[in-house]
Amino acid sequence: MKVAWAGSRETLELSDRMAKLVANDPVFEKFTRPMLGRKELFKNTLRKAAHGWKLIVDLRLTEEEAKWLRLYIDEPAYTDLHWGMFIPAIEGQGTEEQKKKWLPLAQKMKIIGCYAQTELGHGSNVQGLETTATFDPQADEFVIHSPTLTSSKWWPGGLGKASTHALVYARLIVGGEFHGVHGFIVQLRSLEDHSPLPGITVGDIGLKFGNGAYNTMDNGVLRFDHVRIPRNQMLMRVSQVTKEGKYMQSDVPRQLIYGTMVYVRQTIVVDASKALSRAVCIATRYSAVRRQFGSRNGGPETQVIDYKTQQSRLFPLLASAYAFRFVGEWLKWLYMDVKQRLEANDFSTLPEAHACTAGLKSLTTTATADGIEECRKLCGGHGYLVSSGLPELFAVYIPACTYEGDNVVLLLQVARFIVKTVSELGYKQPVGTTAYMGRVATLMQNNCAVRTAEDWLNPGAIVEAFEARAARMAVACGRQLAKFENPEEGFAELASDLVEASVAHCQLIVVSKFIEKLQQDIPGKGVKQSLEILCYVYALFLLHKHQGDFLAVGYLTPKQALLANDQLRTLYSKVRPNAIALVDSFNYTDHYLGSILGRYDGNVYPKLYEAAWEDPLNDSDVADGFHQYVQPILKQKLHSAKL
Ligand SMILES: CCCCC/C=C/C(=O)SCCNC(=O)CCNC(=O)[C@H](O)C(C)(C)COP(=O)(O)OP(=O)(O)OC[C@H]1O[C@@H](n2cnc3c(N)ncnc32)[C@H](O)[C@@H]1OP(=O)(O)O
Ligand SMILES: Cc1cc2nc3c(=O)[nH]c(=O)nc-3n(C[C@H](O)[C@H](O)[C@H](O)COP(=O)(O)OP(=O)(O)OC[C@H]3O[C@@H](n4cnc5c(N)ncnc54)[C@H](O)[C@@H]3O)c2cc1C
Repeated sequence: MKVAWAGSRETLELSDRMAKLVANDPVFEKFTRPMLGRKELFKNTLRKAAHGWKLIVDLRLTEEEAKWLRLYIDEPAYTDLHWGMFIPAIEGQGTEEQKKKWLPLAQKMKIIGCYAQTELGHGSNVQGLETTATFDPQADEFVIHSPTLTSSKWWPGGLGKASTHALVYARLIVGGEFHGVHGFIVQLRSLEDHSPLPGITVGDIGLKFGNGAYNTMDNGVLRFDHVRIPRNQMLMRVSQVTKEGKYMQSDVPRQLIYGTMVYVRQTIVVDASKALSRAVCIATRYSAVRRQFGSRNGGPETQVIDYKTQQSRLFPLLASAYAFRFVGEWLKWLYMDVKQRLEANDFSTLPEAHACTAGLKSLTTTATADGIEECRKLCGGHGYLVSSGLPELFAVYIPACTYEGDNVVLLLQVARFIVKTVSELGYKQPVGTTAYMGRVATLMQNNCAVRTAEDWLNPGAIVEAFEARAARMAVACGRQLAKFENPEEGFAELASDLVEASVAHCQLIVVSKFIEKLQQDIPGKGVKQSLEILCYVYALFLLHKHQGDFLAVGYLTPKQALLANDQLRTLYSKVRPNAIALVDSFNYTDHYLGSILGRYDGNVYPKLYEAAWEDPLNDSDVADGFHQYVQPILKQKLHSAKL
């Protein structure tokens, strides 16, 4: 199962080597992180990033090894944005000449870059950005300017203190005409002493949610006062500005300017499976250690993992972690395919890639953020201790629902894609993830054939149920929209229904990709069978949770919905014997998990007890401040009769 989870034996071995390298290096210790003040915390992150880079250089790690190393260091840092957005943006939007100039500098870390798109006043509405880049043909330069307070760049990670350069998104003005938002490479700080260059005001935006957590990152604010950059620092793969001041659009669609977001959203889906599996690993191991009630004849109490309520909350999350892992794998393939096509000037699959990355980013991050919090509750009181690892994991993870596109805004993008597909059904055969809509007549007509709980153990029955629900919800939205004279007004009015239809479509993708995965050759005794059980758990859990949809569109009867739930209970019993093995298969070191509750050896209570004494409050028996603030109260003489 470890191989199935990792994707291949090679990846398992490579990631395992990197995990151990980090776990055995004292520089990467993270237990004390939540107790550090902001400055200390940030400096410590810089130290870890520098040590990580030294290892990459000294050990001549490959790009793949370096990625795993950074993952296991497990501390948000400026390097995430440098490698994760700045470099990919230049790769995707730069000309060959620009790539030749900037990529080697960035890859050798001679410069540090961030991705400065969002502003104080606008994040989701990229077309609404206010920063301007005005071309000055005399000087052959762009003048980058922040005309209003709300145009201040706000949020970019790595900007606040670390970056020397930024990829700045600004409205292009050539000859007094606006040409939409484009990307520009702008140097922010001196390469000698790191001080801000003339015309640049830059700093950190302040503390964020949670102790430690994402506060290791220097999310920044940035203003430009008529800062000049050479013309060749506008990324010019999509459109160009000539020396003479002519704006030219190439054959490449202008949406490619958003390409970096498509790339990062795809990586976020894979990361969702990592974050959720970490939380699930902690909650599952601890649920096997923790005992409450049910002692008979003085014997041990019941392991809480044996309670059906615990199983019905925990096992769907375990199944979701696997489901997201496999849909992430597929999405990576889809992205690579689109990338190759784009390089060959085939843009036909870009809308589908945009819809899939947007929708799956939204679906998986929402479920993961909710899932981590559920895992905290599954661990009872001890889950609230920072040493459980769950509070910090939650605090670091939840902005994923917002960054790289607010999750609702992204689902509305999926809705536009679905509505367009439905409206074209008469004359255009849908392909890819919307191919099922080509069978809309059948899906609208056929109802569920399930008669017994066992009938639900059938991939065909499950896929058809999810297809029928998604198709019927999409068609219902299409019919409602048709009643509006102005389509945009209709879209705004029906936005909530459209979001629900998008969720149905995205859930269908995850379920289908899990089922497709099971059609592949999966080696290892019992591995495929265990994955089949998890796949049914994932699908039937969703069906149970959203049974209102399935009933409302008239595909299921209440009896069939009840049978699905009966089957789900049986499946939980089948997951139980392998639950620990299924989380051990994630192959996480104790260092990466960072959780006393999730320790591999299960030695939870002695270690919790030990850790309590390491809290700074326990440095002395009598707390600092006692004599000043508590003792006077204890010693006071009160005269009031009442008191
Ligand atoms: C390493 C991880 C750390 C993460 C750190 C975080 C980093 C960040 O957060 S960076 C900032 C991320 N910001 C966002 O994600 C902003 C979200 N907003 C958008 O992506 C877009 O503006 C939009 C999707 C909301 C669209 O805005 P809208 O104004 O409605 O549409 P446009 O006129 O701009 O475009 C219409 C047209 O383009 C298609 N389209 C939109 N986005 C993409 C895309 N990424 N790729 C391909 N195509 C795209 C859209 O579907 C429309 O198509 P048609 O309907 O065919 O016209
Ligand atoms: C930790 C973190 C790191 C970040 N890193 C970066 C970075 O490196 N670089 C960068 O450029 N940016 C970064 N961002 C910014 C991030 O990309 C934006 O915050 C994000 O895109 C959301 O935009 P917003 O803040 O404008 O939200 P808003 O759009 O203001 O959202 C507020 C509310 O309005 C709703 N809403 C907005 N538009 C619509 C609509 N059309 N229909 C219905 N509802 C709507 C949303 O659903 C939400 O509920 C980061 C943000 C965070 C939190």
